[in-house]
Amino acid sequence: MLFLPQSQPSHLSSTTLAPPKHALPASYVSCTSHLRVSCSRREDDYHATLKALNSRGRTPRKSLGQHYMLDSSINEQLVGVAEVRQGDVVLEIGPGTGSLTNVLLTAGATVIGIEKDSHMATLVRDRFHGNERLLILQEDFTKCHIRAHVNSVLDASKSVAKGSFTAKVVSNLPFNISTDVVKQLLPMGDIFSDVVLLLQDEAASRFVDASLRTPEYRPINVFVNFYSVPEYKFKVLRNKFFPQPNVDGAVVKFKLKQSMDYPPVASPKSFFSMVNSAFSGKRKMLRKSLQHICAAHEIERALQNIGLPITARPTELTLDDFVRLHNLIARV
Ligand SMILES: C[S@@+](CC[C@H](N)C(=O)[O-])C[C@H]1O[C@@H](n2cnc3c(N)ncnc32)[C@H](O)[C@@H]1O
Repeated sequence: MLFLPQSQPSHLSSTTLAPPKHALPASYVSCTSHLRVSCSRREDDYHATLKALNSRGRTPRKSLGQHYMLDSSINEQLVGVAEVRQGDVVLEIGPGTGSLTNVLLTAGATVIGIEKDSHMATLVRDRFHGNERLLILQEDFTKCHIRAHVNSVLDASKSVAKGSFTAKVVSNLPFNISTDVVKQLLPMGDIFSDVVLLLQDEAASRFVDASLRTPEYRPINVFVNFYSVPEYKFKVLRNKFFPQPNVDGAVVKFKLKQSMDYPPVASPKSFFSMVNSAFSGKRKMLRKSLQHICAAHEIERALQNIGLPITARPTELTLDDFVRLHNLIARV
C-alpha cells in the first residue's frame, strides 16, 4: 500500500518568500497560490521520513531507478557545479522526494521537474505546496516535449525580467535512462548552457574518459565531444543513496556548445550516420565498414590525407579525424 504524506512534515522548517521574479506562464498550474517552501539545507530530514514511510510498505521501484539521495551536501555540490544563480531556469529530471529540488529552489532557481512516477510527482508537489517557482510535470522524460516546456518558462522569464536567459539541467538521474538523456539534451545548446548529471560512475567515465584504441571508445564519445565539453567532477559513493545501488555514482558537467561552435560538417545527421556505420559490425577496418558510402580506394586516400594508416579502425579516430574523413568522403 502506498503511504504518502499529504503535506510537508512538521519538522521541516518553512520560510515565506518574496513573490518570485519569474512567475511561470499562466498555462501552467503551479502548486498553489501560497508562498511557502521548505528550506532545509542541512541533512534532508524528509528522507528520514520517506524511509520510515517506505519501511511501512512503499518500496522504491527498481525499474524507475529510484535511488534517493540521502546526503544534502551532495545536492549542494551538484548545484554548485552547475553554478545555479538566482533567476536561472533549471530542468530537473526525476525530482523524486524533492531533496535536490529543495536546494535548487533555495538557490533562487525556477525549477521544471519531470517525474514519471505519479506517486512521487504528488509527493513533491505536496512538499513544495505553494512555491510558484516550481512546475512539476508528471511525464516520462524520454517521451516528453522538453523544448516546448522549457521555452515556455524561458519566455515567461524574459517577459518579466527583460533579460536573455539560458537554462540549465541538474539531475540525479535514474541510471537506466542516462544514454537517452545525454542523446536528447546535448544537442540543445540553444536553450541549455550546462547539463550537470549524477550518473553511474562507470557510465560517467565512459562518457568522459573513453580512450582511443580501446573497446570502450564508441560513437557516443564522438557525439558527446561534438556537442559538448564534458568534465568528470566527483565520485558519489553508493552508501549515499537509499536504497543503496550496487554501483557508485559520479557527477559529470557537460558544457554545451552553441551550433556555431560545432565541428564544421555539412550535416550532423549524415556525419553521425557515417560514425555509426564506421563502428558497426565487428570493428572492421574503415575501408570495409564504410564501403556503402564510397569505394575502398577513396577511403584509403582520405585516411592517408588525414595522416592515418589505410588499415585504420574506428577506435583510432578522434572527433577531429572523423570530421575530416566525413568532409573528404561523404556525399551529403
Ligand atoms: C535516482 S532517483 C532521484 C530522485 C531525487 N532526485 C533524489 O536525488 O533523491 C530518480 C527519479 O527519477 C524518476 N524517473 C525514473 N524514470 C524517469 C523518466 N523516464 N522520466 C522522468 N522521471 C523518471 C524516478 O521515479 C525517481 O524519482
